[in-house]
Amino acid sequence: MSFPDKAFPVSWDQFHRDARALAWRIAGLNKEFKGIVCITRGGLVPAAIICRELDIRLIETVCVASYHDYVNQGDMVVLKGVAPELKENGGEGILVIDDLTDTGKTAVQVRAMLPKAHFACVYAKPLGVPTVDTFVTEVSQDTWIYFPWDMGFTYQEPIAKGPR
Ligand SMILES: O=P(O)(O)OC[C@H]1O[C@H](OP(=O)(O)OP(=O)(O)O)[C@H](O)[C@@H]1O
Ligand code: HPA
Ligand SMILES: [Mg+2]
Repeated sequence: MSFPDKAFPVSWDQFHRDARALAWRIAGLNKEFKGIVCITRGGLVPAAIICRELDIRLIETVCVASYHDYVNQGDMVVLKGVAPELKENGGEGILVIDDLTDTGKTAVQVRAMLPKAHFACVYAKPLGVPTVDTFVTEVSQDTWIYFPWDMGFTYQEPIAKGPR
């Protein structure tokens, strides 16, 4: 896969607002969630915001590492699964949080562990949309999302100068 043409940079402020918007959507489901499972590492940040908004205090991680050469996703390895008590009844009543779903591979892998959990992420690309239950903003497949924790300030070429 070639590097996506378009860039979608997200500031901390925007990420906080979008994660809050996700919390509002989840609250609107009127479902009682007994705990959150966040998909590390990207899911840790929205999970911190969402657990505060929804007053959820049982937080678990599922640690998945995909070996990337930046955009190309290699094999996925589960470094840490989910505690057995959260897997009861297929993860019913569990909210799974990630920052985004792109190809959907990560969500599919975690869904196999928690088939009845509710999957939510802040951003989604079209291939990933069917793999999650709730998200806030869809961006095109040829867009790369730049998260604030990966960023520093650099000079930006004018759009008119063409793709990076
Ligand atoms: O839908 P997919 O194509 O599977 O991609 C989405 C996943 O990719 C990113 O995680 P990454 O594997 O880069 O690791 P990180 O969360 O540790 O940064 C992102 O945080 C999602 O978890
Ligand atoms: O668009 C993206 N941005 C950051 N990390 C990612 N991992 C998969 N897709 C993306
Ligand atoms: Mg991730």
